Amino acid sequence: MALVTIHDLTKRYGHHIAVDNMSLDINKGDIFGLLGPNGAGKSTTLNMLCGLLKMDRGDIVIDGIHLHQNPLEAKKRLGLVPQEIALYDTLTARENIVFFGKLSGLKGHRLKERTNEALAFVGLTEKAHAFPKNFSGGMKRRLNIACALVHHPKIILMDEPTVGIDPQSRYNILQAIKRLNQMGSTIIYTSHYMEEVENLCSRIAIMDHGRIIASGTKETLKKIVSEQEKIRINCTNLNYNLLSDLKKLQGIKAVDTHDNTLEVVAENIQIILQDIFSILSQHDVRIKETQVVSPDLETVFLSLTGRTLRD
Ligand SMILES: Nc1ncnc2c1ncn2[C@@H]1O[C@H](COP(=O)(O)OP(=O)(O)OP(=O)(O)O)[C@@H](O)[C@H]1O
Repeated sequence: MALVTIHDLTKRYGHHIAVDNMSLDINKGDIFGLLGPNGAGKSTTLNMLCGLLKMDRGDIVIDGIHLHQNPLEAKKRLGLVPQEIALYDTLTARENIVFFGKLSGLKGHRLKERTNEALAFVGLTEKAHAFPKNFSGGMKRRLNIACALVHHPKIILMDEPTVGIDPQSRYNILQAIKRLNQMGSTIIYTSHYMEEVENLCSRIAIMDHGRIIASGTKETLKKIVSEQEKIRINCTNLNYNLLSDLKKLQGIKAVDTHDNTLEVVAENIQIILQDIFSILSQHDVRIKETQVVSPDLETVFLSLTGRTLRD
């Protein structure tokens, strides 16, 4: 049985539909990745899951409890690491964790024990009495994670927890997530970093314009594009007419650009490679580097939407 069930979830901001009739099951023990570009609706979904934002329609069931029927009981099972760091600068690291622990109903000896444990888990024991305003971005993020897990929630929601931090902190956070999962927590993790989701998550849902466009294990998702290949061409002088000419080639599944890179997905790239190069030459494009890439989640997204995740 699923630990979290989302059924027909919908959220509008005025006329804009941010989450559109979304249904998902998340199983106990999953590190579940919600992957999508900026604006896909990931944060809106997480905020509705933890009751911070009211849904317009749908149902969320957490560990057998309907969120709208018994929000307090449902929320006890959740810990949220929000996208924006949420800490009190006037409280020390320890006091911040204690504050969030109390909000979750912890007190006395248990609160003290859990606070020490949370500090140790994120490697901040030495900084317990320091103020977060003096912390690096990565340390603040780790402290935010400690605040979210002090009450030992069954489910931890993480909204892009590695955005804007240095590689070492990023590595530490990803390792901490794996350890949390091994210790029994189910994780729901949003990101627009394809590699991160591919390496970390046991199951993935790809989101675009508020809808789930594909979901499953990374192996299942890659099967969608198993007959396809992607070529990445680093070049100069990319232009709109070039893209539209490439899209007319038979066998082309998707074409997109970012920075000075052109990405083309096709059924059998070897057969149409010559045609691609000749179109590039007609448009005076100078090729610097060409690489055939095996299908990844980016290819899946590109193939399903015609756009790259970076859009
Ligand atoms: N408070 C709001 N008022 C109006 N529109 C909003 C509001 N919050 C989000 N949106 C819009 O809803 C859509 C989904 O936003 P959301 O933040 O959920 O996306 P996201 O996938 O989390 O993207 P990001 O990675 O940029 O946070 C976007 O088009 C966004 O502009």
